[in-house]
Amino acid sequence: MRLEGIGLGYRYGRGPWILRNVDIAVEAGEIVGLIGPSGRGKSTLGRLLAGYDKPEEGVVRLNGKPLPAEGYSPVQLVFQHPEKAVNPRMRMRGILNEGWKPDRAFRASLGIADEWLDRFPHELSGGELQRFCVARALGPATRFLIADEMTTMLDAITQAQIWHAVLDIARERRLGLLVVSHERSLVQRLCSRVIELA
Ligand SMILES: Nc1ncnc2c1ncn2[C@@H]1O[C@H](COP(=O)(O)OP(=O)(O)OP(=O)(O)O)[C@@H](O)[C@H]1O
Repeated sequence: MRLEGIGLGYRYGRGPWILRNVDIAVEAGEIVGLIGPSGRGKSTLGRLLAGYDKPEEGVVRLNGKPLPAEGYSPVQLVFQHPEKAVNPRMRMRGILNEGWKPDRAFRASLGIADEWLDRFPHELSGGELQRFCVARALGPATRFLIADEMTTMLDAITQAQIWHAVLDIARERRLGLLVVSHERSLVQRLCSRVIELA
């Protein structure tokens, strides 16, 4: 299985081109880093690959086909700010079960405590909330995970716990990971290949 962007071009409205002629591919089981200076378009590229936005030029292909237009997406995106990724009026149990139903063992692997399930998002810390967003993105139908500064805001221990769990799951299920980060050291530690948006 292969996720690829071919000849991607994107700009916001009539603004300047953010990305042009970008080719990128991630294979199943591969952990690839994406680094580059701030504002270069890393998050934009992640959003295109996850199908959140449509490229103005080029195409995104999953095994040679367009991403499915509806239903649970096999390409999941987790970004830096979990509070922007959840419905503030839903309790965590409902948020977690939006795409699939992680069982207790799965929740425990990501350090999600049972007593958090009945809380609202604002009643959790950023790290606690991000654990839910990661769990939600790792349903059985997920083939690729795009982790866009997924643990940047978190302390070192939480960062390590989340990555430990994600890497275990990725290995077990041969997921492809695209790790978007400012932190060159994190990318070098996790990834077998690094793409630099210069
Ligand atoms: N919704 C938007 N409307 C207009 N311009 C945008 C929008 N989102 C991003 N941009 C611009 O697109 C460019 C690329 O942004 P993007 O967030 O993809 O970069 P990045 O490489 O991920 O940056 P960072 O490392 O700082 O997160 C930036 O110049 C940004 O200002």
